[in-house]
Amino acid sequence: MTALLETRALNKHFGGLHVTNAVDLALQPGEIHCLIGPNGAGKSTLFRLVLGEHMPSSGQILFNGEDITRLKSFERIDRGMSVKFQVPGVFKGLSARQNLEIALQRRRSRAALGREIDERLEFLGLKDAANTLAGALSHGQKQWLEIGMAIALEPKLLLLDEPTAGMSPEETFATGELVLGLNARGMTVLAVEHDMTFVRQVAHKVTVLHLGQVFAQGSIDQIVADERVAAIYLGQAHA
Ligand SMILES: Nc1ncnc2c1ncn2[C@@H]1O[C@H](COP(=O)(O)OP(=O)(O)OP(=O)(O)O)[C@@H](O)[C@H]1O
Repeated sequence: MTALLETRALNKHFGGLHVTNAVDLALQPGEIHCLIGPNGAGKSTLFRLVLGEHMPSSGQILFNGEDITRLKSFERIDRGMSVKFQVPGVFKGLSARQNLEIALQRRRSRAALGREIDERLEFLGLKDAANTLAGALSHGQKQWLEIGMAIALEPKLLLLDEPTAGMSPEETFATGELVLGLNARGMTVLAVEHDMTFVRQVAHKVTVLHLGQVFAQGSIDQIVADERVAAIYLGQAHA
């Protein structure tokens, strides 16, 4: 099967700093893949390379078999990538419903829009908060609305940058359920995440980055049992 996303010998240097080092990564269609690693391992940089926010020093990125290494971010989005960053991208002065309306309106006829938004609010766990201003939503609800905006164009691949940062255990669990729900609808997910409870809940496959390189790869059970992985996390608060 053709991988949905593949990086081949991907390298990124910032001056003398080799931040992404010969990274080979492959995500099969329908996979939830979590990217973990200690602070400074190069997770965000790899994410930005995939998105086209950084250009690699060398190597290739393929999406659905197409070489997208030199494409701009918007061209990658056109091909079916979407991203939810940690920084809020919702319109705070508009309600949850209005935010989704903006994200969806280009895709739907007027008549179908209301029904679609109701369905999405329900799916996102925001039914009771439909008319609440986005700025007044709880932290978790804001993040779910962000995910709702990111999936408006029905991407093939959703990139999530630490989706559970700052969340309570209950919110983290609900976010995991949401991601599993998206995956059940056919979406492939790549998530940078520190929270191992979340990783255990959702990940089909885990890649550990360390010093810019793929350090280990496997199921969550294989990763947790790997003493080398435990060793690189020693001294890190979020191990
Ligand atoms: N634009 C840049 N210019 C120079 N160095 C950079 C740049 N972006 C990242 N780095 C360096 O690259 C290394 C990896 O950073 P990166 O943010 O990718 O790690 P990370 O694994 O996402 O870390 P964290 O878990 O703390 O977010 C760090 O040493 C960082 O200082």
